[in-house]
Amino acid sequence: MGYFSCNAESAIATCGSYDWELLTKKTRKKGHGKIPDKITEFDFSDLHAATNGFSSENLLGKGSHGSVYKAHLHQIKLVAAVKKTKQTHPGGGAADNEVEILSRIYHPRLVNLLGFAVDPNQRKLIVVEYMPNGTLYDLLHGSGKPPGWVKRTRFALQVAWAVQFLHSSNPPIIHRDIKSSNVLIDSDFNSRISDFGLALRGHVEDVRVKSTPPAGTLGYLDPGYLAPGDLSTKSDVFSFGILLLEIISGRNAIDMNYSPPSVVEWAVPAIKSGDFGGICDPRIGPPDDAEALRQMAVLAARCVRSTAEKRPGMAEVKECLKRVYKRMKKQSQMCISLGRRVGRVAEVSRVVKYEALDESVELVRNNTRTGSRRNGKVSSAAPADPTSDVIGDRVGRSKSIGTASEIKLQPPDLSNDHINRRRVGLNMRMTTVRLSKSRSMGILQGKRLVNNNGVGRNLMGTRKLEESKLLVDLGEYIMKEKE
Ligand SMILES: Nc1ncnc2c1ncn2[C@@H]1O[C@H](COP(=O)(O)OP(=O)(O)OP(=O)(O)O)[C@@H](O)[C@H]1O
Repeated sequence: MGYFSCNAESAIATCGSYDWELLTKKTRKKGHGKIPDKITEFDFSDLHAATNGFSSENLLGKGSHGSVYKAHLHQIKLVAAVKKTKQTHPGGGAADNEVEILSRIYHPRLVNLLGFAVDPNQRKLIVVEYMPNGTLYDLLHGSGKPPGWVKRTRFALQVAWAVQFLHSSNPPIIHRDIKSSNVLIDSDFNSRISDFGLALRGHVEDVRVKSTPPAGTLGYLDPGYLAPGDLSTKSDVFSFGILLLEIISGRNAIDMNYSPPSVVEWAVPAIKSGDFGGICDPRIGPPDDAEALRQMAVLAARCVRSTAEKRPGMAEVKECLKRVYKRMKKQSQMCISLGRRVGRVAEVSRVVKYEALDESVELVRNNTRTGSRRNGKVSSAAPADPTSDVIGDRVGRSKSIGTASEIKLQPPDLSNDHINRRRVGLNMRMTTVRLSKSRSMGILQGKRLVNNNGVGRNLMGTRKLEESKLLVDLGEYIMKEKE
């Protein structure tokens, strides 16, 4: 594989048979942590050509330190992003800092360094991996479809993993500017941390760290970081906590449309009072797994504690988010599976009626067996008394009680969007909901659906149904069956 252009050797850059694509694949397989041994120094004129003369068509975005351009590096068949800084910093500005730090590390959840160039005015240009799917900020606050809970927790976990990698490097790297606009989304929709312009590498007692004035972004900045000596990895934990609150709520770190405008002052009291649903992005509502939401919200509140020592370390944050992500994923898979089943129920549904004391309920029921055709199990919803026994294989008839209206199950259109998934989820959250006229639903059928107390037998038309015993727990039933 040829190399784009190497015109000099520097302390960092050397020419040679360095293959970024190979390196990326290799390190991806390993997971993380392989340090690239060589960083390419590109010729400025080649970068100029690759960015179409730093044209506006190639402009990817602007930051406080400069502009970023898309570059087609044809010779090495690579699309990259070139960061062009505004000013020359003879003493070592953000660009030098970024090159110095990124040249020593590699991680699949970082926007990794490919090389650099120096322009005729001695300004340094940084060449990094190109991220085609914008920033996490755009995803959370843009006008497009907001990401659902599985994606949000996945993004959060990936950022936590990357920050933990930085903190566990030797010496540790403190990013100092963790925020949603510095989380870029790659071609596989993974989140990656970018922008190491403010990052510091070293132990807190090192001279460089001790003498660097505080910096960061308002809204994400640790309130306890007022002097160089206050800096520790826990400052990044604070910023990560703000990012997590942003991911949960969909609101900005500082947002004048809210009262109070600070996301910490707005969210933490709600979390402390147990109002986890109240801080969720209203566009998607709370997740179906209330416990996962609770864990994530409490974690965010711990990350933004004013006392740095009381904040968790990033390893703990990562582990907690891993559990949350697993739960969210499981819940989502269950919803999809339930949706399919409910879809099948509706296909063959017909109204059955049953009698319960002096009330009536009409239910839509499916045919005798609607479960997985593969395993032949009866797998639709049940009267959710978990102690239900088997008394037969036939589906009983339910009778309407009084003036009860017909409760129909519509097959959810899961292909549509998160809103439909949520509707399914809402049904699933009805753990041990009483079957009543207007709000509950039940799908009644054969095996496993009938208990000793006659609830099921009533469905066979032989006994009166005790309404108080007919509990519907669609989600729990399906969950049990899965186990
Ligand atoms: N590697 C990349 N691939 C694709 N687009 C990128 C890449 N790096 C940056 N961008 C785009 O360029 C924009 C500016 O990035 P930059 O890192 O300079 O600033 P920022 O982080 O948005 O702001 P600030 O520097 O003020 O913190 C980003 O918001 C993003 O849209």
